[in-house]
Amino acid sequence: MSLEDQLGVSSIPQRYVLPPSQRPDLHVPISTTLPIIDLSSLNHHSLRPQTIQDIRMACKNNGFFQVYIYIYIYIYIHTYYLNACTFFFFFFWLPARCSRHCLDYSGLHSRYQVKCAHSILRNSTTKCYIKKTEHVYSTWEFLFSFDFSKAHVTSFWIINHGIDQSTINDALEAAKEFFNLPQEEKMRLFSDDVHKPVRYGTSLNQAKDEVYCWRDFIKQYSHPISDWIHMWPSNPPTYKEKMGNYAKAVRLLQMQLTQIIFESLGLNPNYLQEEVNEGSQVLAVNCYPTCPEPDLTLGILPHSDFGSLTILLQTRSGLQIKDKSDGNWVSVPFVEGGLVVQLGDEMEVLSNGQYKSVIHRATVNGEEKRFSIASLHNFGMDTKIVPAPELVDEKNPKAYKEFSFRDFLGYISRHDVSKQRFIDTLKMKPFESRN
Ligand SMILES: O=C(O)CCC(=O)C(=O)O
Ligand SMILES: [Fe+2]
Repeated sequence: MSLEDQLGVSSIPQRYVLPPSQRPDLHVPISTTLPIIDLSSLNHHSLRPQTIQDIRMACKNNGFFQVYIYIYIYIYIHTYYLNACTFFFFFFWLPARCSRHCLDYSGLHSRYQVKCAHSILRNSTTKCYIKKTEHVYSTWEFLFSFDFSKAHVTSFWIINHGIDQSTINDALEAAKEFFNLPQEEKMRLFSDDVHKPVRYGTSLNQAKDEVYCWRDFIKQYSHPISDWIHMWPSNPPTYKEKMGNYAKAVRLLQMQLTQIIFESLGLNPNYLQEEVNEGSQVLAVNCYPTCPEPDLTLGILPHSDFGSLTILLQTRSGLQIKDKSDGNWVSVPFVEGGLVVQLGDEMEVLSNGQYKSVIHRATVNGEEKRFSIASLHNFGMDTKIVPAPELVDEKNPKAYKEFSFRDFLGYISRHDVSKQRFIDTLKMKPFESRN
């Protein structure tokens, strides 16, 4: 059975109705403190340490951040032409204008612009990073209409950074086409065996869930891609190519992010290099159909992802995360072109609890189908993950038992993960860690 069977119903079947204590609040506040990390600044010698520090704070506080595709505008300015007008523009006018256009990120954004302004004033040749969101276009338009002759802009060019928008669009299109197929076609890939490398299903774990989630999904192993791609859907005919291109691109991004996160922990960026290279990747392609009673059910129940990192692409808002400071849910704002990065259980264990995996859930809505593609990255199937010895000492004793991806699969095939998270079974009691 899948959610397609429920299309057109005016109330949700009892099987999907959550007990009142687990029902979502669809009006929780939108997070205004979600860090935005500019990955392009990693390549900038003077900005790199600050970016690593920003990632460290993001991981410590939330286990969660968003990365954006940036447009770089390189502006050449002859410093001797900098005058009061340019100073006013970079320090006051631009930050103020950005704040007005981007309410959720106002603080970050103006700080960010000020940082740009600083480096422009310091160097005669510099980069100005502009976020590619709706408000940026207006900022950008402004940059064009600004009389640069006063600042002697001699040249600029634009480069897209990160995963190409067309790769992202293609992957989402392939997902939509797959879920639009006749039910019999999709059911060929149906399985409730969590060990199957490619499987179509509904809810979280159909065989175990007492209450079903309002979600259909296809999960597919994706790395090394040549080992698995022949098992992916052959229909729609372009699925393998489009989803495959996205899988490869997102994996490269994950490798870069993993290195940065290790560095932010004070570890060598190449820590566990072999395990990272040989690690597995699972794409969870999710479809949340429109729901007549979204306040009674959830697309995915609260959980943390098992792996090291998850990179999430989504077509509209719906993701909520639990704020660790007060235990309240907050809604993750949707930004076109943005990718959400979440830390998983493996990273919590590896960091010996310095970083925590993020608890999240997906809500559904009555207006429009929502799609998401979660790229879940794990170390190898049988690689035993332990807290990094460098992060264990007298003051911070080993806090987790070792485990592997295979151990996790064994756990979810036997347990309802909404009742107890796998990571909670790994936490060591103080006397255990002394042994
Ligand atoms: O669709 C979402 O927003 C979340 C998906 C998710 O958490 C998952 O696939 O593990
Ligand atoms: Fe998840």
